Amino acid sequence: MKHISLLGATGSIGTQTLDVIRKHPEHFTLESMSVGKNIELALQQVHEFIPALLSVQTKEDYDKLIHKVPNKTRVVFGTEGLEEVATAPKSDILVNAVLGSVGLSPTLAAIKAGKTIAIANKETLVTAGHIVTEEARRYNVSLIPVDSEHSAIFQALNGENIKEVDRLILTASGGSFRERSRDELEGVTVREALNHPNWSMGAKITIDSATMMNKGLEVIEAHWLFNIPYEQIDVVLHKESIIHSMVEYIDGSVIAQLGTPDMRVPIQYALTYPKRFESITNERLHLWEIGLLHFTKLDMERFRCIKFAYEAGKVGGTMPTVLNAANEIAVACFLEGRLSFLEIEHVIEQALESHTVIKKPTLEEIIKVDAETRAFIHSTIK
Ligand SMILES: NC(=O)C1=CN([C@@H]2O[C@H](COP(=O)(O)OP(=O)(O)OC[C@H]3O[C@@H](n4cnc5c(N)ncnc54)[C@H](OP(=O)(O)O)[C@@H]3O)[C@@H](O)[C@H]2O)C=CC1
Ligand SMILES: CC(=O)[C@@H](O)[C@H](O)COP(=O)(O)O
Ligand SMILES: [Mn+2]
Repeated sequence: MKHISLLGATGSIGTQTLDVIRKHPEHFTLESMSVGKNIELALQQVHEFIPALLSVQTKEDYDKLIHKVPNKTRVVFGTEGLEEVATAPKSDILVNAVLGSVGLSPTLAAIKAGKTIAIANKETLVTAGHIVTEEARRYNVSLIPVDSEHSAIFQALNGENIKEVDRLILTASGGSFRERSRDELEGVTVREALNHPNWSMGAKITIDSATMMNKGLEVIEAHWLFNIPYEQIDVVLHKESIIHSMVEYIDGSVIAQLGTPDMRVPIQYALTYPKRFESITNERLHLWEIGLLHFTKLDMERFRCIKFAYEAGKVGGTMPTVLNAANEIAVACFLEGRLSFLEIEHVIEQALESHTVIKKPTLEEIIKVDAETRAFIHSTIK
């Protein structure tokens, strides 16, 4: 029986992780979980799974539910609450499915506690990839990818020699506006942007997908997870999201992982690795029903966020921290109707251009740059 800690239980990845736990009660049990603001769903989840520990976002949220949780569930809150959930003594594996760089401190706490981490929370790897991966090496902790592209690469690397890898090839759907020219992006609505062609996901990642910042963040995520230089990471547009990513080896062989677009598959693989269990979904890939798979060269002038991400990744230091923090705030403002779609990339570009990079930042420096960048974006939007 694996005891699971879950950060972000009420989100898209969080609820799908609970589906996987539900499917295999003889193998998995929920030990601890965190939520943000969705107290109603959190209460349903704790009454179903009775975890030993629940963390909510604030003291106010704590007051709202403390008298409604089962006796066996202890309730905590805030950043320390996230860290407690991530390091719950009985847990074997942490699923980090929280949104944004708030996931950094519990990730580092879990590493120090020696927990295996199934990582969906890409912002943590983007903002502080060098620290997270150095700490993981120091404490001999495995970071198992959940993100569909990285899970695909992880599977395509299985049993191979990393030194024989020529390129990682990430596939990109192109997002909600893939059929539109740059001029046609003027005035697009939040509702249109939230309409992803292939995946049902949380709001922030769906917007990231539309700007293609998601793929940019994933390039940086791949760099850190697989220790591969940016020059050897490519992106190809693949509108069906059936090939989840590929690895090309020095002999020209390309190994791809395919499947229907369902995040419960990579989530489950991260929990069962190196084994495979029967899937929660009965849906199988019938290629004859799909017929054609399409691939298109990426245009970095059409999707400028991906260019920013490559540049920030190559400069390194605090540049990816700025990229991530600027993007988190810009997307939140777009979702609130305070910024237009094209302004997202504009304010990110301004933040990157005005930043003086710190080459090998400490954790404290990363936290400071993250906060300063958020304030910078807010000040430009006012
Ligand atoms: N959705 C997907 O298919 C995929 C997602 N990912 C990555 O996984 C992560 C989660 O994405 P997704 O599930 O879509 O996001 P959602 O927005 O659906 O869920 C986010 C979760 O984090 C919680 N949360 C948000 N902010 C805070 C905070 N400040 N403090 C504590 N908890 C917080 C939310 O709580 P609440 O709702 O209660 O407020 C919710 O449980 C992201 O990093 C994303 O890039 C990667 C690949 C695919
Ligand atoms: C499901 C998943 O992993 C997402 O990151 C997905 O890949 C988004 O799709 P695109 O960014 O390719 O549109
Ligand atoms: Mn992905």
